[in-house]
Amino acid sequence: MPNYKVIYFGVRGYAETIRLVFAAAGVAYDDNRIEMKDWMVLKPTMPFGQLPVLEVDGMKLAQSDSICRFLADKFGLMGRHPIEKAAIDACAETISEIRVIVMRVQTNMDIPQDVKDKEMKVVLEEKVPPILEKLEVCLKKNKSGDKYFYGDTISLADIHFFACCETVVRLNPKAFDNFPKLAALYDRVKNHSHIYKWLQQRPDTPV
Ligand SMILES: N[C@@H](CCC(=O)N[C@@H](CS)C(=O)NCC(=O)O)C(=O)O
Repeated sequence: MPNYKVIYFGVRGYAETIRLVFAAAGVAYDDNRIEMKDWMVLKPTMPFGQLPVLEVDGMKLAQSDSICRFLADKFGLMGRHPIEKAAIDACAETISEIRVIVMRVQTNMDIPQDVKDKEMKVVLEEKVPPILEKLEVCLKKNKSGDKYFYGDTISLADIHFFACCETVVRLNPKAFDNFPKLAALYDRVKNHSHIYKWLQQRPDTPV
């Protein structure tokens, strides 16, 4: 087994799906959380000057979605056939759209908090639901039942959904009120034995 190291800040942000993929697969890795004060020294040593980065036996890989696909493929969380893999990938990309719109507001340091709160309300009440709607339909269409997005076992799509919706649910506990299948999926992933274990031992990572 290679030596894996995930390098990121002490937040969930773009790295939590990666950490959850390791958790689901039960594969050990070094969860390297760096301090902001050390970042400017490290930045030039990273492939595209950003985090997260995954080190595999010292080789640095960048871009969170690409890292997730690489790991999910290796750990059997990317379906059984190329077509299933493509469908899981497309679903994960759609889920990333939620993360993008939420994080865009969350990380905007140029606006006062009250403006930020208003923008987040718009995101949560107007922009996230149409994406959830599409995902609920996707879940219902699964020929193997509506337990997971594709097939009858957990995949990257399900894990990414949980990771990207953690913030949404914290900020809006009613987020899944109109999406019962997604609500059930969220709990199913949360209670997956390996993921549950990770959530219990995870360092306090509020955002
Ligand atoms: N598309 C990239 C985005 C990564 C990104 O925006 N990283 C931010 C932290 S969330 C970063 O490294 N910021 C520090 C910097 O750019 O100097 C990915 O998905 O990995």
